[in-house]
Amino acid sequence: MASQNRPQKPQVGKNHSFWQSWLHAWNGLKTVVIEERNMRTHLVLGAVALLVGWWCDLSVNQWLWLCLAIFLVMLCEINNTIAENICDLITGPHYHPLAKKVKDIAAGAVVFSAAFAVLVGVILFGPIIWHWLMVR
Ligand SMILES: Nc1ncnc2c1ncn2[C@@H]1O[C@H](COP(=O)(O)OP(=O)(O)OP(=O)(O)O)[C@@H](O)[C@H]1O
Repeated sequence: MASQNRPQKPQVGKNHSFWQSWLHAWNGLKTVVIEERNMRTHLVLGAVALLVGWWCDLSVNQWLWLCLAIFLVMLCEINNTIAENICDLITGPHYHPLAKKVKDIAAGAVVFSAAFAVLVGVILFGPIIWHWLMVR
């Protein structure tokens, strides 16, 4: 019983099982969603794009492009969060030109992937929505 009252030692070593690795990875994803407003925005926009895709009855290939675009934006946002946290860990509250460089480049990657997503959205949905507007 005494061992139950002992405070848990924070883990710094390797994971002992696949389940433990998965749990930490899941916690990491939850952290990005909870802490990053931009990630929540990407999630909402991604869900809207999926709904519009369903409404437009996309082909398998079109679904693949749409999913690629959504996943790329989220992947870049996750990497952006990693870069921000590593910079904050190293610099603390202090300004450092390299931290600025890293954070700005990581943010640039998000914008780049978002531009790809917009392009995919225009190519996939543009003609369908245009046709829908014309026949009404
Ligand atoms: N330690 C630092 N040294 C230099 N510049 C910094 C530092 N911390 C932040 N910045 C600058 O402030 C910007 C915002 O940094 P912050 O870590 O607050 O990101 P954020 O507001 O979460 O950004 P995003 O909207 O990309 O998620 C960075 O892109 C960078 O230009």
